[in-house]
Amino acid sequence: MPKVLVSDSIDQAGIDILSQVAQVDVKTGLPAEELVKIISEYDALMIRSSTRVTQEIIEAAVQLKIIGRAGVGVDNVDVAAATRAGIVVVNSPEGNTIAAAEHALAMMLSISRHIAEANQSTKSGKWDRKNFMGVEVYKKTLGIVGLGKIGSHVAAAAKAMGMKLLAFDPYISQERADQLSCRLVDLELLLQESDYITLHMPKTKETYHMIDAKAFEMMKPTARIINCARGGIIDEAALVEALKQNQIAGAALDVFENEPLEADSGLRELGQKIVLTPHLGASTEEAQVNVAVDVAEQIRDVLLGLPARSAVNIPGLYPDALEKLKPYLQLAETLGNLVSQLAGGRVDFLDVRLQGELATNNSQPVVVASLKGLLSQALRERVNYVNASIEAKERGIHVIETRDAAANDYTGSLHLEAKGSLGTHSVTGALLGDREMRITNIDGFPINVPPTHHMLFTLHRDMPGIIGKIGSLLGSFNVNIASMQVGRKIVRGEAVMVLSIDDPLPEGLLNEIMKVAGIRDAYTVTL
Ligand SMILES: NC(=O)c1ccc[n+]([C@@H]2O[C@H](COP(=O)([O-])OP(=O)(O)OC[C@H]3O[C@@H](n4cnc5c(N)ncnc54)[C@H](O)[C@@H]3O)[C@@H](O)[C@H]2O)c1
Ligand SMILES: O=C(O)[C@H](O)COP(=O)(O)O
Repeated sequence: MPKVLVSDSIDQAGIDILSQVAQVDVKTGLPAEELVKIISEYDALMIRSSTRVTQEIIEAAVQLKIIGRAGVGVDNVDVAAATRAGIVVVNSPEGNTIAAAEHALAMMLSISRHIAEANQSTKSGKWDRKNFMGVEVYKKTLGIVGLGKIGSHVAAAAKAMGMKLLAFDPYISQERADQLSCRLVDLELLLQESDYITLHMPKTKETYHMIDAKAFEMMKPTARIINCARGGIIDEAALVEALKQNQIAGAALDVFENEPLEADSGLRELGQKIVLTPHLGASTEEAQVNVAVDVAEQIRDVLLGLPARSAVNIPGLYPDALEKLKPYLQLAETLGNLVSQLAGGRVDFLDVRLQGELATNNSQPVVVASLKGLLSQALRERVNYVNASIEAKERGIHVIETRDAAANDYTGSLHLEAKGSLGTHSVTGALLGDREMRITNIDGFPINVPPTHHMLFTLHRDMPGIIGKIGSLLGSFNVNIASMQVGRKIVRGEAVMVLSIDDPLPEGLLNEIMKVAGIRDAYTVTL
């Protein structure tokens, strides 16, 4: 019988499902050293957000086939290491949506009416009606940052409470915002006009510290901010200052940059101006049953040799088909991710061209993988092989699929062209041998480079000296170049330069590159 380790507290409904097919050991609160020692015995691991599944644990997990996250965020799992080890990672993208949205609404009302402090005061024997004067949310403006699943539910409920709605989400269509009665605006306007600001986007390199001292300066002194998304989106030190200086009126936080929140955090010292809860967004009976059942069913299926329906890293295909397509799926995800970073904003059309052997086989999953890659900048772990097409449709992305079976230089290749709010970009890729990925064209310029973690692309005039200038500029910022290639169509015309660099580009360097004479555009991407 297979063995499943449940290392965080999971609803019994999930344990019951697993017990039908496996021996289930529930061991919560294990120190990391202990987990590393015992994980080799297990075929499956079921967790929430408390267990950190590191590369060390994955390397020790020699039998592990699946990691099930009973919830949405897999930021506590080294998904790349799991993928390399062939371990399926599944989650429950929607099981706790309502719980998290209702928690945000509860936090908004709580900070408006001082529920938490008034409760504490009354329970301590007082009858203080003077110190807890509140404000109404009716007719106030709510700014929603991130209009996805949770943001949309918050919008519908807030509308019913008579609030005016603003939204900022660079990846959402006007059509979707209109459906939700939200006025789509830029972040600055949202910060300036909102009485309440609620955050519902993932933590990404774009959203990390998105709400910082500058953002607080733009807000009304009566503004209140709610974060039930992820710690790190708000700069906590800046928030403490903004509340101390009465730059804004209040905050309600469920998530923190470091969890558990440090005992001496300044956030604990702000009295009535702040409401804090210990990451309780998903903690409802209903959500915990939903996520436990959703994930336990997937673990059961994978242990029985069936596909998982919400795999974060591997599509829901039967093993034989999967084995053949896997390298192309990785290629498609990488190209999708790359073209979305080149596009740099909302994408309205994605043209997927399948060439060579990809055009003849059942390559629908390759289209889905391209969409998964495209949406991964916006949705992170929320997007998977099951929901990528639906998410794309909901976001108003029109997908055009074309097939050309005629062979070119490669057995199979994939071309993606993204048309969006900031222009059109295209990438082509192929496999060298059976597995090695190559980017073979960028924006119409032929190249031949493997995708790497950090890359820099420039579009420039093909003229003497320009490559040297870029090289020296990177050197002066201590950026190490691993490889470099130039592609051009005609001599002394336009050209692209593709550099693989060892580290992310330091802040400000992209601006310096743009200033070099002859450079028309420059992009930095992380794959
Ligand atoms: N507190 C909790 O216990 C709890 C529970 C569930 C989910 N969450 C968190 O809530 C957040 C939202 O979850 P969801 O299920 O609604 O996700 P979702 O993927 O459905 O929606 C996220 C939205 O954020 C948008 N977005 C991405 N980058 C953005 C940016 N730079 N600026 C503005 N918007 C951006 C996306 O386009 C998308 O519409 C996630 O961070 C998730 O981890 C927290
Ligand atoms: O990502 C999630 O699903 C939420 O943050 C909930 O986390 P939890 O399962 O640890 O409550």
